[in-house]
Amino acid sequence: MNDIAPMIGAEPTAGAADEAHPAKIAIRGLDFHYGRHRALCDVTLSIPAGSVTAIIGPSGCGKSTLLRTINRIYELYPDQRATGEILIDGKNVLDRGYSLSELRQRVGMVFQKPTPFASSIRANVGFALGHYERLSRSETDDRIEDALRQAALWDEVKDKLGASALSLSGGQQQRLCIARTIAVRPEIVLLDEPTSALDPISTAKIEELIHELRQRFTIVIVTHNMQQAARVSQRTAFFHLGSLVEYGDTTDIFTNPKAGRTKDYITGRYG
Ligand SMILES: Nc1ncnc2c1ncn2[C@@H]1O[C@H](COP(=O)(O)OP(=O)(O)OP(=O)(O)O)[C@@H](O)[C@H]1O
Repeated sequence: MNDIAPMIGAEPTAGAADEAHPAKIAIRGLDFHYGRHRALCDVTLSIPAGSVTAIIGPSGCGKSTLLRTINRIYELYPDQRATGEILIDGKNVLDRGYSLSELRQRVGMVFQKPTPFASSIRANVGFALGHYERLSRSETDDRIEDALRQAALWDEVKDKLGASALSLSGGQQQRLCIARTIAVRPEIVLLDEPTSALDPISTAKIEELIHELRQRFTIVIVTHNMQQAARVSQRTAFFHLGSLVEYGDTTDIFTNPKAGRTKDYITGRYG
């Protein structure tokens, strides 16, 4: 008790962890540069396990950059660099010694536009499984079915697993990409505006799916759609010009924002 007594009444750091929300991903002092352009500035943010965290903010504030940093995609580009720490279960994944292959297995990502491979539905979901595990044909089939069921797509495709993934609708393709991502059983799923290219019915299906998936995965979603953030997430982080401005329970952020910039953004004054 004595340990927490001095904190009572203190203003918590915007992105700090708290006892009610232990961190799955703890980001500390994160800076990101594209060449000389600083796109993330000293970001500290603790993302809890088993919940959905929404990243919101005006265009160019660094939302996608944050996701790209968590799974180190940026390393493919020589002029991009991150400093600071991203701890997943206490280990700094930005450390060069941290295996990229392990990171890719633990952290899956789904992009704005559905990106199925030009191959069959079955091959799309089974593709990455072979990289990480040695499975028999029947185990692979079970895992493919399991992933498609979790992605709420099984009933629509079970009779045509050999058909081209490109023959599916946009919404189905996006659920296929989610199935492909979760087939390797990641712990964290990053969603970068996953519904922005979809119609309202497909969007509703994906939102329902996100709600289901949060029982099993830690989910971080970037969205421009504030109603969506309010519907699907339990925690929301508001970014502006590369900095984390405010972070907290989604209900608080949307009903009682503390920072003027957050209030202006959610009431549509800019963005
Ligand atoms: N490849 C790049 N090279 C140089 N600058 C970049 C690159 N990608 C992004 N940026 C810059 O970094 C900043 C953050 O971009 P980012 O894409 O993360 O923002 P965002 O919040 O996701 O935007 P949006 O909502 O428009 O997708 C912006 O100023 C952007 O112009």
